[in-house]
Amino acid sequence: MKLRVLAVGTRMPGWVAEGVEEYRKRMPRECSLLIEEIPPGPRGKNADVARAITQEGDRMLARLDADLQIVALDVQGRPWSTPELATRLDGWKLDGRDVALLIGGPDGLDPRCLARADARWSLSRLTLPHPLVRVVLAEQLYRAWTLSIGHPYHR
Ligand SMILES: C[S@@+](CC[C@H](N)C(=O)[O-])C[C@H]1O[C@@H](n2cnc3c(N)ncnc32)[C@H](O)[C@@H]1O
Repeated sequence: MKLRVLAVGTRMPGWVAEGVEEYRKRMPRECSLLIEEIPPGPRGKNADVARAITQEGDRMLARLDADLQIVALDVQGRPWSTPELATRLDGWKLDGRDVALLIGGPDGLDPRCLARADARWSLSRLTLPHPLVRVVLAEQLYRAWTLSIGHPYHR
């Protein structure tokens, strides 16, 4: 099973790339974590934000194969505790399909991506910057895996 993080944004600052890599490399082969960057739509003076979100959505949807479990990272979603995430991780492993975890860009996820998701997960009631969401997500997936195997990292 692969955990595919589909995240809008390229050229992340070094601390983001290093933070994600720190946890990505700790994941086992049978539960590998992949980061797939989605180029952002054009923004700037006179840019049409709705159009940028639609372009990002088109790019994200093009990567969502039919045989996937899809989780949208969404402030308005359901909060999952780390033990709940570990239970879900066990369920995903049993199911065997790859899991896509969707992170929107500065203006959020395209509504079509939210509609495709099997679950919406809120990390907190705070709106977090999307680069930071990558790091928190990677750490929580690693933490959930350590919990599911009884590794002392989680205590
Ligand atoms: C800067 S936020 C976008 C804010 C936008 N107003 C919205 O409501 O989605 C960028 C992305 O980070 C993720 N995100 C930010 N805060 C989050 C949170 N507390 N829980 C889950 N995902 C979050 C979401 O995927 C969001 O699309």
